[in-house]
Amino acid sequence: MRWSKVFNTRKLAGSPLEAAKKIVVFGGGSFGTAMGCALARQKPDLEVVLLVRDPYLCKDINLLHENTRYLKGFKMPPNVRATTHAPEAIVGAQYAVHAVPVQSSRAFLQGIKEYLPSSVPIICVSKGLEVGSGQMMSELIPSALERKQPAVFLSGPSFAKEVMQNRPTGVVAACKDAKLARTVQALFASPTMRVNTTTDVVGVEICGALKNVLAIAAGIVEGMDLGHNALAALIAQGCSEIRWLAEKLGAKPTTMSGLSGLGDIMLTCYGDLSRNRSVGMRLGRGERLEDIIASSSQVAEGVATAGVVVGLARKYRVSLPVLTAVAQVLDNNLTAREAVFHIMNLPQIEEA
Ligand SMILES: NC(=O)C1=CN([C@@H]2O[C@H](COP(=O)(O)OP(=O)(O)OC[C@H]3O[C@@H](n4cnc5c(N)ncnc54)[C@H](O)[C@@H]3O)[C@@H](O)[C@H]2O)C=CC1
Ligand SMILES: O=C(CO)COP(=O)(O)O
Repeated sequence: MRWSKVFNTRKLAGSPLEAAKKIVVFGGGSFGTAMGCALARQKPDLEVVLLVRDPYLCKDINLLHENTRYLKGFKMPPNVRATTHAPEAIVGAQYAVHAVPVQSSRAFLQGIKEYLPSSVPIICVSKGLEVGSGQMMSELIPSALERKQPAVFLSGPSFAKEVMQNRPTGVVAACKDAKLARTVQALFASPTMRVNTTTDVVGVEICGALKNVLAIAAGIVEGMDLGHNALAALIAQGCSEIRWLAEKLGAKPTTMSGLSGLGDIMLTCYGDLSRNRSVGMRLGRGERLEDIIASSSQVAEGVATAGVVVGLARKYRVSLPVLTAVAQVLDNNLTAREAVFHIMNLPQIEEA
């Protein structure tokens, strides 16, 4: 029995986890912490170092073994520690997990590039598009570091809290270099974490970025209490829009129906733990975006990505009514109610 119709016959020469001694995690937020702990649980003598900004949080992690700001109440394995000092965090690390929000990633990477050897693979878990450049993380990383750096993009339906609780989770590791993707697969794979591989970096990245925008739309429909029919129709339309744009960018159809596509769309659009969905729900109930952002301590990447999608729709001449309506609601150009009315009254279509 296997999960795929293809056999993965290529084996790695050694075990990357056995060979690894130290892994640095950029960003001690909820997902960086959860993925760092997932690695640390696998190998008690692996050193996992979270590079954080806040000295108080750093102290809590080291003294209490708990991320008191982002994952309160969860004990971290003893082999996870934190530091605010980049050179000390990075020195000797064989891999770097990048979990800094997309809009802060360029400045962050520019700040640490002198300490990060160009041979250390970055395993990027951040999902979104950079405002201004419109870049995906696979473009932003070499652009910020001003050099080539091996990088793998790990995405899929994976709420930080459930990873922290060691609940079964499936993700996909995307890299043009199939061997490096398999290395990351072997690093994270465990009895509670399945990791597929793919070389479709663009597909995985665009699905991961756009599902956040769609989750805001799903939240708006929930917040307005429009019903199950409306929610299902909206998500199906959103899936088509993501497919239309992803196809233009050269993504593979298998990616869209896989973990980073449909899998993450379902999780984020229906799951109560989604920050993007919860931003949408509050907008749908009539709250102002400024108030929602001011009262949340965690990033909802879809808010910034929505504006970038409008530019992409224009650039690739593809009509994305649901995804671009989210940007208009966020920009206060449309109320949620007007957006729904507008979308429902677009011309009737033949499915494509
Ligand atoms: N939380 C989740 O369930 C998942 C999150 N992701 C993605 O992971 C990325 C990070 O998300 P979370 O950890 O959830 O965010 P978070 O809001 O919980 O934490 C963000 C972390 O980044 C740090 N940070 C922000 N700006 C920084 C800067 N300029 N320099 C250094 N550190 C900075 C913050 O201090 C914080 O520690 C996002 O792109 C998100 O979409 C992906 C899968 C699941
Ligand atoms: O990407 C995620 C789960 O895969 C997390 O989604 P939110 O950022 O909306 O919480």
